[in-house]
Amino acid sequence: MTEILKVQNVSKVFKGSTAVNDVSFSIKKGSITAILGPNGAGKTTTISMMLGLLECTKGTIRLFDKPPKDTAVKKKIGVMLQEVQILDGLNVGEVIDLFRSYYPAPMSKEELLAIAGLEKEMKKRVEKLSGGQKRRLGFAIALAGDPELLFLDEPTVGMDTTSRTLFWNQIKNFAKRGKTVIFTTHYLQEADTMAGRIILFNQGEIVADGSPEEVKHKLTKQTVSFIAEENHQDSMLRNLPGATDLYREEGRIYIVTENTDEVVSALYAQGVKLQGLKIDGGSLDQAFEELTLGNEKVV
Ligand SMILES: Nc1ncnc2c1ncn2[C@@H]1O[C@H](COP(=O)(O)OP(=O)(O)OP(=O)(O)O)[C@@H](O)[C@H]1O
Repeated sequence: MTEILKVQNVSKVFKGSTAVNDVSFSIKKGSITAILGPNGAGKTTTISMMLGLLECTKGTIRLFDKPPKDTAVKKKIGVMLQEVQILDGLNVGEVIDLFRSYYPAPMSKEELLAIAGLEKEMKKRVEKLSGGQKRRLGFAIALAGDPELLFLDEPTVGMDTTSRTLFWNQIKNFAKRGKTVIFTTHYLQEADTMAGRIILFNQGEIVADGSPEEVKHKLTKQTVSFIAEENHQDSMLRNLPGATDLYREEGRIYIVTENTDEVVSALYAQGVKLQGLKIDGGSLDQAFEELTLGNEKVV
């Protein structure tokens, strides 16, 4: 698949303090990527550099093989940033028309209103929209030029559950047309279900990069547990293939592992009676927690 965005050894230093430190990654056409990380991790700074809103202190960024500020690039990207100041005094339909007029092959007004779920608000003045409706108008503006690549910085903040579901369904439809999406979010569930790839930032560096499953695997402990019997030998269990640690809690034995299948097979092979067998994979929340507590570099 074609790589439409390349970030190579990029750093950003603000007055002696490093916000982004030697970050490299590429984005493939048609992919949905979530950029995650705690507050201050460097996500917005990285996106701002990708958009040409901030200069890199070091490194290079290429979108469609061109620098971010190239006019050809601007025609191919759509952006929904965290803070949207949308032209008060105009109504929703007028704002959409205005943004459509900037592009050579815009989406139709009707389509944009439908995608953003703003058909009923078409004649409403922008300053009278609710916070969630303003976000949805921001989404329509980002899509106005029918972009190849869409950047969304915490897009669903302020949206209610229904709007959020509608929003992500639209993103799925958009991606099905071969379009590329990069988004940041603090709602980890969104990243888990929507993104094919997660790039996890911490303290200005990429600390994990892979599918949601891979990131969870790398950062969280998985366990195989069963009801403890006195005659189970801890040392035998601890040395089973695949086991990395063992502990007992509330009458259960927990075997920590990176490969739950391997441990279960080994338990059967040893003839261990597996009463109340439970397998727990890590969650993205857990991964995030471990990351922010430990700050361990895993890539
Ligand atoms: N214009 C600026 N001048 C100085 N420091 C800045 C500037 N913009 C960002 N920073 C600093 O760079 C670091 C990374 O900030 P950034 O906004 O990229 O984080 P983030 O991951 O997007 O956080 P959040 O989840 O809170 O949006 C922070 O320490 C921040 O204080």
